Amino acid sequence: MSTTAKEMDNFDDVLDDIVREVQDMDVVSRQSSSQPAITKTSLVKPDEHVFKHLLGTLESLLKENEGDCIYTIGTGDGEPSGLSEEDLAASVKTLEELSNSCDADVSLLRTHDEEAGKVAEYLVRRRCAPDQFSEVRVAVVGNVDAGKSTLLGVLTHNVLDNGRGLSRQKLFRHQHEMESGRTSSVSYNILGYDSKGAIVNKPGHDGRLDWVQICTEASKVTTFIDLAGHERYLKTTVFGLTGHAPHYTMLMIGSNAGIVGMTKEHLGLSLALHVPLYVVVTKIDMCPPNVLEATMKLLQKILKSAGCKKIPMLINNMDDVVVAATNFVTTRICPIFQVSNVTGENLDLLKAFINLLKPPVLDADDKPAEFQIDDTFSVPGVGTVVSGYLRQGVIRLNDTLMLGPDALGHYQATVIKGIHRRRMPTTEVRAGQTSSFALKKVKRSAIRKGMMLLGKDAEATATWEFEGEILVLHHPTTITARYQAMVHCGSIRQTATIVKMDKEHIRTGDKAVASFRFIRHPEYIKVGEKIVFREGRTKAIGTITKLL
Ligand SMILES: Nc1nc2c(ncn2[C@@H]2O[C@H](COP(=O)(O)OP(=O)(O)OP(=O)(O)O)[C@@H](O)[C@H]2O)c(=O)[nH]1
Repeated sequence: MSTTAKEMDNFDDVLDDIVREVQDMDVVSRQSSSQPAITKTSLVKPDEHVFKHLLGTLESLLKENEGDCIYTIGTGDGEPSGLSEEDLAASVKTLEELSNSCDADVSLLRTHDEEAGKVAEYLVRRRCAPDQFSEVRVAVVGNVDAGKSTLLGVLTHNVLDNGRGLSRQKLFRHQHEMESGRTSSVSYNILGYDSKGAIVNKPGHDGRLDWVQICTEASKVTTFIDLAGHERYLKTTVFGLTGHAPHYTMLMIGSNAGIVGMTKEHLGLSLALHVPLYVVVTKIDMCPPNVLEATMKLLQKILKSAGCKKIPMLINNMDDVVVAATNFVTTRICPIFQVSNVTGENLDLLKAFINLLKPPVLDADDKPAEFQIDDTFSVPGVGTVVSGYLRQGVIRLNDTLMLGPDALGHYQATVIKGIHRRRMPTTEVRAGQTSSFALKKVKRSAIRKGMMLLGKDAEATATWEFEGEILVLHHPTTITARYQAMVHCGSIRQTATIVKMDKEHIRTGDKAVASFRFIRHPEYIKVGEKIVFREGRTKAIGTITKLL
């Protein structure tokens, strides 16, 4: 992330724009979430006709937002906002009745005073069948010791840390991680929220979490994909960001250490891959005020720089949480939390924010199924199991799908004989969800990461060579034709050679159009997909523009 003096000057140019955008945000959030109300008093004592109309609007709002929306009480077109305490209480009662009729629950997010009285915002969320929870995936990145594993332990186990690694102990999977305190592999942690916005994680006496219990009770499950912080494990981090299709990135920074090591690298990668980002600054309990201030200043400077073009937003209260969460996907805003895992300061704001994060609405259920495999397992008594991400379509139990491409570019038919979502058995997976499938009559050795399961209407292609536009983020010398490096694309991970380039050589910061050829087998790729090209410390990112 280059933050040269010249780029810094640009801040001032965009600053006005940023300030205006932030000021408008509050208004926009209220307008967009207040659509169903006809007037501000419609909910106070609605007759049958008005009630029906309100019900219809709430139904469609829930449908558009996949069962999860924010409803504002006390605003209406052309009237000064605000209701008396009495009218507000009556309106809330109506909202509860309306929500109940939609099989949803309400929970208060915030109230504030306006010109004519009180305005309140409520989260309305559908109750859902045990295996129908919605899914939000958050990639967790940051330098070693930023407190990633600790925060995840604290969030998912509802405990505080002692500053000496107590809460991260709950998460480690490998012996060497226990010993070194460093996360080496991608690990998953889940945090479930019910239809009232309450956390449903209930660790047992041994501290373990029962994922089936969480998924059964939750309406929304947030999966944190904990990516390793150490440079040695950058390959894992890249794979996590490209292969696990995260909806958001949570960048963690230890306030005392500041923006060090891999922080900028991780920030650059998530920006390059267009994953919306929020930042959690930890350890504020042990950080001298002047050091914290310096970290915050530098962080905001980097986020606003020409390379990032973000609008940093410090989250200090529930108002900020609601504004940030409702504007997060569509604007350039980057919420920043300052927390302590030891005292628990501001963790309530972070939990409330995570509760409001939504997966983007994909609307891709009716397309041919496209499932990308990111891992394979042999499960005793079950056979070969694959896990991955359903990019589009719907896959049901007993569906016949095409598995491939193999080394020759061929696909073979296989039948789905079992489905799990977050370890919970189910019968159907929809676009945007991750899951695992037990496959009929396929050997685990015949499957590699990056292979696809395709619906019968999908075009089962296999590509050896493709053209892409690339940007070199970092390279010690120059890249020329015949250069070889690892290409990451979704969960594909394979060495490719640059066959041709429109420039003789490129270095850090250069862009080029290059054609690549996989060296071992053809892959299923599509135009428009993002790639990361990596070899040691060399990194380039790009987009596939043509299949050759
Ligand atoms: N005082 C204080 N200590 C913290 C806080 N958060 C984490 N720690 C401590 O910081 C140390 C490092 O935390 P980890 O969670 O292991 O850091 P990490 O980012 O997961 O590191 P890797 O897994 O190696 O990438 C541990 O000893 C934690 O107890 C905090 O908010 N306050």
